[in-house]
Amino acid sequence: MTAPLVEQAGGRIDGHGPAIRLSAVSKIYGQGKAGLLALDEVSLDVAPGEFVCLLGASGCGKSTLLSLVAGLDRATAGSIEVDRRRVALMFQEPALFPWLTVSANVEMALRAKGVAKRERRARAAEFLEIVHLGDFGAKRPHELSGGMRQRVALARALAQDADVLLMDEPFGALDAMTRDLLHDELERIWRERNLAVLFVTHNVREAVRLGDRVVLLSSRPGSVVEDFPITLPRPRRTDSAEVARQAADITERLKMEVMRHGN
Ligand SMILES: Nc1ncnc2c1ncn2[C@@H]1O[C@H](COP(=O)(O)OP(=O)(O)OP(=O)(O)O)[C@@H](O)[C@H]1O
Repeated sequence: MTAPLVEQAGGRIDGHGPAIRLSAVSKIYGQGKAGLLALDEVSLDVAPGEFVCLLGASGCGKSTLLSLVAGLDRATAGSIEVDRRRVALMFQEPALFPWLTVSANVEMALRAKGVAKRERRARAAEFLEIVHLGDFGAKRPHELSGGMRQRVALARALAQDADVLLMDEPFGALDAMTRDLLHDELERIWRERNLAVLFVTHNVREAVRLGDRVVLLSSRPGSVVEDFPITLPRPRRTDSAEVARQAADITERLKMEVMRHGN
């Protein structure tokens, strides 16, 4: 039995506490006997400037958790504290407007933030510089590679003036080399801008490469089973022995969890 929804705040976080706080968050899809318990009393804090990776078996509720934090859906019980004015989202598909130029795609985010028209072009160019796409503002998305399109999505997320970045397998569709490059860029931008990142992935090495912590969710219904601090020095390499060792430990724990549920 889950507790009633106490509060789902959009503005209580004031810069002194965690950037994201989930307290006993549960989510049931549907109602009555047909209801599906997707998340079961998940509690999780992400500090300002902290990079937290979320791992778990397929269907354990990782995307559900991100969508609740983003405010795209409501929790059934528990409370979520995050300043949603400062949250940006990135998905596996960059979801760019194909008929707009790269620059105009980024300018859309600035427009939504109320930036005056005359300033938008220059500001978009600055964000494209940050993701190393300064020369591509006039291109259309279809003229770019998959990795470049994800960089545009990252520039757009940054243009939202976010200090909380929610990422749902953002590099899952990219080849290993492009992914490595984007890991480096994301890490640089995360540090420079002191972002709090909640990053969903299926890739254990990617989680160890990037995370300050790797949080393992149980199979459905998702609940936190283990929180692994990753203290390896940065920058890390996905193919390093240290990352491989730590990833192997986490994979063992993940396998136990999957087998326990017979998935
Ligand atoms: N809108 C919805 N309505 C009903 N059930 C849903 C809905 N969204 C997700 N679910 C169910 O909730 C559970 C958790 O789904 P979710 O997509 O959050 O898992 P996930 O861990 O992100 O999965 P994957 O790793 O495969 O992407 C799954 O059983 C899914 O079928």
